Amino acid sequence: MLNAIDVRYSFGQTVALADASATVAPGEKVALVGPSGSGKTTFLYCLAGLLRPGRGQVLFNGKDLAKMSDEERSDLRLRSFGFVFQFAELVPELTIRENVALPLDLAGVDRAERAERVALLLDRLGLTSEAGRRPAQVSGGQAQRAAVARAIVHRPSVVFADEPTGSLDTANGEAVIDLLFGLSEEQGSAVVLVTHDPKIACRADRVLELRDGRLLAEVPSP
Ligand SMILES: Nc1ncnc2c1ncn2[C@@H]1O[C@H](COP(=O)(O)OP(=O)(O)OP(=O)(O)O)[C@@H](O)[C@H]1O
Repeated sequence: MLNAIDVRYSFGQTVALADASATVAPGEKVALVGPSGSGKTTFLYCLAGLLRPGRGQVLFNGKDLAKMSDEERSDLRLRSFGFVFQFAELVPELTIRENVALPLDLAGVDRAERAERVALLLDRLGLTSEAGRRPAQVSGGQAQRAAVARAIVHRPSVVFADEPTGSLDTANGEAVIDLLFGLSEEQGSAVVLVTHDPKIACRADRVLELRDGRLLAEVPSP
């Protein structure tokens, strides 16, 4: 489904990613690991079409992201991709419910279906009583659970997650990963996740390790 071929990305003179090739199959959970500065976020952003590789290609269902028009690429990000970042990055002016509904709003899903899907998901995430609050009025763990809900509510083909537990304690981090992996499995969404946590990496189907911008041989899953 997602296919990176010899992807290279530089920030000025710094080669952040060199000749990285990898595939992500539908429904697969792939962890990107490696030391700080090894290129994990750069690779994730190239795979998601948020950065345009200087060399190489990223194909989504056979189509080169770089050859799509801006409109096609934003449509893809809107409908087929979901994103979770280290800090929930919810819209501060919107309530938790409105934040979670945002991808459905933007995709033009009708109001009744939108309300039903959001309510079900918030219930599942234990956020029903926080639904009317703004992000500043909930805990970090609750905000991050809402961010997971927002990343997955539109049933994307792939969820890209950049250190989604990096700002949380162990218990909240585990809850967020349980939800992210559990919901993705149910929906058949693939997950590409950057993490420093070996316990989380172990739960992925595949682990890709980066060093100095290069992918090492794949680590077999236990
Ligand atoms: N905006 C930027 N401008 C210049 N250099 C950058 C920028 N972003 C990243 N880099 C450099 O690119 C390289 C890869 O960075 P990247 O953020 O992809 O690493 P990472 O493995 O995700 O690191 P971390 O685990 O610390 O988040 C590093 O050398 C970094 O300093």
